Amino acid sequence: MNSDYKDKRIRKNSQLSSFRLAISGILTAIKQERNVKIHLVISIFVIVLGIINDLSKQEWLFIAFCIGLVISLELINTAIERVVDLVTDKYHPLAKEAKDIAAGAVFVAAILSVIVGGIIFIPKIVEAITGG
Ligand SMILES: Nc1ncnc2c1ncn2[C@@H]1O[C@H](COP(=O)(O)OP(=O)(O)OP(=O)(O)O)[C@@H](O)[C@H]1O
Repeated sequence: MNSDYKDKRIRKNSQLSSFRLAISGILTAIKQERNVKIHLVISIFVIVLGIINDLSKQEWLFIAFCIGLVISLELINTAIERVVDLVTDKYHPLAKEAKDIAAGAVFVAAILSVIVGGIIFIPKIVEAITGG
């Protein structure tokens, strides 16, 4: 890494707090990554569904944890994709493994979220339909 880049980075960091840089990173991912947008839309939908169904505090904790976990892992997945693309634009088995494993992490969290969402919402939906 050349020193010119380091100088620029130090200057930038003094202008923007790390908090603002993190927000900027999240906004970049939202703008550029379709999957991040999809996760956000699903999260908003689940939050609205939770409000309509008047979830308990405990249920909200599980939902909040799942939403945070999926979005965080999607951001890390995006970062890993960027680093891999920075390192090579050629086909490399390790590049494939890195991207696929990072995508696998998001998939595991998404499956967990579907299970948690199902446990919380399916009985409520069944109850609403059957009127029980
Ligand atoms: N340099 C590479 N070498 C080998 N395989 C690669 C490389 N880059 C990408 N791939 C393979 O292609 C798949 C898609 O990668 P790509 O970066 O094009 O899309 P993506 O950004 O991971 O997709 P999405 O954003 O929709 O999750 C990866 O999961 C990986 O299997």
